[in-house]
Amino acid sequence: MATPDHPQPLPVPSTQAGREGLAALLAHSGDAVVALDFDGTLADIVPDPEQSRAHPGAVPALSALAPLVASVAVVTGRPADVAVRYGGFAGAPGLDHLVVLGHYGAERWDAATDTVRAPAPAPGVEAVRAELPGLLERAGVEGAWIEDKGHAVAVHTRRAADPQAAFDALRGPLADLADRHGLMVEPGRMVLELRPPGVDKGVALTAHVRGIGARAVLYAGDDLGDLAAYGAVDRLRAEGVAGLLVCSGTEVPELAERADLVLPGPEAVVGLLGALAGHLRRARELPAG
Ligand SMILES: O=P(O)(O)OC[C@H]1O[C@H](O[C@H]2O[C@H](CO)[C@@H](O)[C@H](O)[C@H]2O)[C@H](O)[C@@H](O)[C@@H]1O
Repeated sequence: MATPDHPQPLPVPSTQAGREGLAALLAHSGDAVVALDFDGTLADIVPDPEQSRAHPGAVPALSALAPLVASVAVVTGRPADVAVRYGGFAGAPGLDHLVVLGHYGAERWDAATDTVRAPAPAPGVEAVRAELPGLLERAGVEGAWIEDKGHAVAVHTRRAADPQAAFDALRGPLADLADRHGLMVEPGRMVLELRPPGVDKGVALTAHVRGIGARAVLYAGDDLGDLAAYGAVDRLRAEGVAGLLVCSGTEVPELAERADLVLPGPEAVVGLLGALAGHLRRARELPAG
């Protein structure tokens, strides 16, 4: 059992860059950013996106870690206020400087002010919202479900009889629809999202890490939308910022293959956060020398 004197052991990354990233994070924690995706990383995947909630250990682990690093950020495709609500982040002790970068970085929520900074709505979203029900009816895909995200619209196929077949059947028509209205399609785990282009998790993470002047960054994700953040960490490494890429689960091989550390899912991600907090706290309490 983990105790303050004997924290949970840290997993060993499978790559040299990842081992260096973890070592730098531990050595320079006061200059480190820990950034995590929400669905599939801090929250288990569930059939109904409205029922998604952070793993019960997520807020306690984040609260323990946040005071020991420069910044903890959640980088998500969700609207920022939805991630804050489903995560239970507002007012959590220790999370008074948490940042949630929502809509792939187009929005930003700051715990310090409990406010969201959001862009003006993209005109194409309104047109897509109006045309989508007719398109789904004509496509004859049973079980596809529309999630209206305000600044974007997502079509989920997880609850269709054959989720992958429904996803494949809708991909082309949704790409055409997005194209006609100046939007892009963001594919994910049984979801096709039509959203404004111009920002992604990589752009958002890079700006956050540079804004803080961090020397190390850990990024954890589970889905295709996290590839941009992985690319950003690769580029930051080339600039001298140490990086650790964590993948939650193996459902998306494109991500798992690029990770330095693959964990089975949100429970293990929360375990990693708790273990990091335990090791950092213990290092601070030990006498120097
Ligand atoms: O960037 P994320 O925080 O991972 O958000 C990406 C999308 O997550 C949500 O969908 C996913 O989770 C659902 C709930 O577990 C699941 O039912 C769905 O199949 C997954 O794709 C969310 O609904 C989307 O809006 C996000 O873009």
